[in-house]
Amino acid sequence: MTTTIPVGGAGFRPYEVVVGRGLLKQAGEQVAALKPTRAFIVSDETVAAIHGETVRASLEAAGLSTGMVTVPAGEASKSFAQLEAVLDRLLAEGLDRRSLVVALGGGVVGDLAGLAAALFMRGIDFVQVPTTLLAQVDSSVGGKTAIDTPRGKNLIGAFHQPRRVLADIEALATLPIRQVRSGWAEVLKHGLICDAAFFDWLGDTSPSGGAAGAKGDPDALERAVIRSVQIKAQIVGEDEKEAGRRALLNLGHTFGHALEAELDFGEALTHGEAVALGCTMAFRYSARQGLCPASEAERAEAGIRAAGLPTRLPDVDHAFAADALIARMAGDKKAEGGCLTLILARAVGDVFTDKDVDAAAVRAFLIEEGAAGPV
Ligand SMILES: NC(=O)c1ccc[n+]([C@@H]2O[C@H](COP(=O)([O-])OP(=O)(O)OC[C@H]3O[C@@H](n4cnc5c(N)ncnc54)[C@H](O)[C@@H]3O)[C@@H](O)[C@H]2O)c1
Ligand SMILES: O=C(O)C(=O)C[C@@H](O)[C@H](O)[C@H](O)COP(=O)(O)O
Ligand SMILES: [Zn+2]
Repeated sequence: MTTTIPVGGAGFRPYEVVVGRGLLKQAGEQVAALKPTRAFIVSDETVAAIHGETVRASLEAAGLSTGMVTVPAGEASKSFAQLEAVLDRLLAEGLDRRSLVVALGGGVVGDLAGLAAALFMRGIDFVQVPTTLLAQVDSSVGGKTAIDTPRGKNLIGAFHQPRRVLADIEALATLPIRQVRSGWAEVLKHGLICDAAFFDWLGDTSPSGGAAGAKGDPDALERAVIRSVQIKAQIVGEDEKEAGRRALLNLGHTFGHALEAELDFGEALTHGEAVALGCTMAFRYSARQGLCPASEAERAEAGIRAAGLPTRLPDVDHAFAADALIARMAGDKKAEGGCLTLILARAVGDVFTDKDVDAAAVRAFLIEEGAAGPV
């Protein structure tokens, strides 16, 4: 059985996110329905070795001309160098404007392949086939594509919506548990943004609760993917280009992206772990500023920590400096006219955008949290 969630709004062509089991094997018929001249797979080396042949065989069985280019697994592949390598391969393969890119992998592959598709001959179609939980619940939906630079996260990119998203729950069976938890962080984030009951269900360890999802239980994962995609689809449909409400999806990311950049986008912290920590920081900062009850910040932290995710700076083996983090946060894409923008909380399930954040207060907060710097 599959669940289909429509994504649509002003200014972009609507598409469907299909969630179910065995979808990798059906990729061929799903992609063939879009009638491309070719369907070229972009993947990473790890995913290609596990799932590449299944998807390639499915595309060929549907009569599609295909091929595959791979990049090394990991965040470092969201780079100018790998973008150039992928684009060069698409050119060398003779793809045309009606060719289609199949992004097979996690958020790294989705963001990189999506940007390559946005740039190739000024934009060709792509289909997201997300194989991490994070990519199924978040990065494959909504059309944000990007690479990183040493100056910051996702600073070079484009909005380019996929034509379809195929989220195969069975693909998650091979995912290392750290990556399951990492994706779970973005699931928890969706609850924190606008669905307190969902957030509580995610932490519920009873047989009808969702907590088993953080340990890889496929039924709980499927429900979590469906609800997450519904939440994200609704917000993206209202505000594709992040002129307003979409910024809420960035809860935890101003802190989180700063931490990732300070760690050179290395293995010390995955994106999801950074988001988990960033969400608890956003809630604690909100409580510190009197915007949200301390009990709500504790509720958010308890739910995140119960899933085995980091919630405090000392959980990360790195000496962060408050000023360095502030400088990173000031370079965030949401910052306007030199003012920090943060997504802050009134309660679990109720967050808002503050475009005029007091940098001195954030600096003092970071030092309270354990970052280095004179008070
Ligand atoms: N565009 C967006 O809206 C958006 C949203 C959230 C995150 N992101 C981006 O997504 C990236 C993180 O994505 P991610 O967490 O998926 O990381 P990732 O793509 O690096 O995947 C994590 C690891 O899991 C491996 N892997 C993937 N699928 C597997 C499978 N089925 N079995 C075994 N191993 C598998 C990968 O090879 C990799 O080593 C970050 O760059 C983040 O900025 C983008
Ligand atoms: O889709 C969005 O909008 C998000 O903010 C989702 C985030 O989880 C994701 O990490 C996104 O890539 C961050 O966007 P950015 O604009 O802060 O780079
Ligand atoms: Zn994210």
